[in-house]
Amino acid sequence: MSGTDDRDGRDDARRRDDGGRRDDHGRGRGHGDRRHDERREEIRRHEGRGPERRDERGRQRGAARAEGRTQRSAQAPSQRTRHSDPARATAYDVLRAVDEGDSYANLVLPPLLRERGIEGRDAAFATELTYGALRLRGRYDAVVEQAAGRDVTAVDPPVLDLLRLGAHQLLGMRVPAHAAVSQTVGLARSRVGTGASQFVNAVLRAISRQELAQWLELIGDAADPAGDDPLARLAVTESHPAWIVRALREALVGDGRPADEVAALLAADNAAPRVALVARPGLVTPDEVAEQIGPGAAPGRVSPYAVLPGGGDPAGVPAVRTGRAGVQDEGSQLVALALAAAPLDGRDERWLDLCAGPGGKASLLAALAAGRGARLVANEVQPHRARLVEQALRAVAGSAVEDVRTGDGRAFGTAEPGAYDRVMVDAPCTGLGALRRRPESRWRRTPADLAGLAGLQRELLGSALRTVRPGGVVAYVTCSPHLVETRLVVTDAVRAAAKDGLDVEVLDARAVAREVAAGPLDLVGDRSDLQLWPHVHGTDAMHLTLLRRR
Ligand SMILES: C[S@@+](CC[C@H](N)C(=O)[O-])C[C@H]1O[C@@H](n2cnc3c(N)ncnc32)[C@H](O)[C@@H]1O
Repeated sequence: MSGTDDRDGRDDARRRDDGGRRDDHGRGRGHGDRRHDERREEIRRHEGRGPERRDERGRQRGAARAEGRTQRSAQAPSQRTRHSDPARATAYDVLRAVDEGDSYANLVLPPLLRERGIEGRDAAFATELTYGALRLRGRYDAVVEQAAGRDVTAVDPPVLDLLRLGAHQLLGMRVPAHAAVSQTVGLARSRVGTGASQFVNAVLRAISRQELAQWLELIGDAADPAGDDPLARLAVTESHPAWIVRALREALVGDGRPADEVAALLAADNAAPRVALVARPGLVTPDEVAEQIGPGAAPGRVSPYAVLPGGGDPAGVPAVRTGRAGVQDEGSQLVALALAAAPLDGRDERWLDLCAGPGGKASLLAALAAGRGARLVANEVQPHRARLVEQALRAVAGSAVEDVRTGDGRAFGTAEPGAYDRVMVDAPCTGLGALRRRPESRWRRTPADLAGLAGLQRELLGSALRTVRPGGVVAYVTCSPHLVETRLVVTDAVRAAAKDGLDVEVLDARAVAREVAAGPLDLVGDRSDLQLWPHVHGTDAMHLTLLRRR
């Protein structure tokens, strides 16, 4: 169950609120709302403390208090919240790991929850808090700037993370204001010291005075004062870097969709993705998986092998534990199914997954290959990811898996020319189509990443076009809709192949996808490549081009 709906938020907050009533926040309630200029003054004072002003226990002390200028809390220090609840503390620790250690939240959070024994609703609360604060960082930073009256670059990173967590509780999770503020201030006090916690208190109280809609108008107007730059407004209100907003809009238009769909796409990136399972064909049926899950399970909308569990921990499903089923986005399932269904001329025995780690598509391909008496070679450049491929393939019949290799996919074209009938190139990419899944990635990626990745993508696709035999099929797949990584790479690689004497035709990937999909696919225009979209299909924004050697 999620901690995001109204009831959960309230219950959660009530359970956590015990210590909060004794916090600094209580002082504010007793005196009514402070006036705007008083709040600004309070913020100014609290933020102006330098690191040299620390008390004997090493905690930051405010200049104001050190100089006896500030009001004292009505509560004795011993009565204020110094400890914080484990869910919020864990969210904070993950945000710090993401900021300081370049860590990935989805890798850091689950083990931390396990280690700290945080389960059920508390785990759901911590997860929503962590991922929401990371995804909506751009929005909340703009809110903090308005509320604090200064640039976020002037705020210490740990303090800023606390403000993002508080802002998400207030504006994104409907946690009651008193709980959101007091618990975040308690966390601040224990992690960054009393002085900074007073700044956190003042800014969060300011944020709590307005609704999300009002804040969105305010930060939108600040980003687009003349009212003539809707993309700048969207970038800040929907919390995406401006270059990504532009690229996504171009990709939508390139796919024949209206430019103004970008707002819905950005909003979809900000929502937690729906978990989908794949029932690997020949190993388990979708009905069997649904039965193991129980009430709440539903069939997929895009892939005929998909089951939507509708809650719960997928790792607990017996078929997932044994590898007969797995967690896999429906778009990923569909592109693998399309490669297996693409029309080829002649033999259909030897398949290759050139970039297989961690093995999601490889295990679906291998299961399909097993049903036809074909065999799969799965290749991955990173040894630890190649081990994950082996693990993902554990349930598939050994006869369907020829080999799991660790190597550079770019070598296949020269090492094994014309050796495969079907080749999957699920290329390393910016992941701009899976931003909802990787909450911090939009802030890490830069336009400079594109050049290096596109070069690698061209080489991998070039290698695939050589290692597939004439008459065989290559699927070029990215989980990015960026035109530089999709259409331009395909155009360049096909042109380069032609220069080397390879004759390559583009197949109608949409027609193949329509044949294998679970239901009608909402596609517009008449392009032959397939682009899925989170706001339309509920999948990651997967791209698929199907190419056949003549
Ligand atoms: C998008 S992921 C593949 C996801 C995988 N197909 C799945 O469905 O689970 C791209 C993979 O390509 C791998 N990779 C990067 N450069 C490579 C190269 N030169 N040769 C082979 N694999 C490479 C990355 O390590 C990464 O595991």
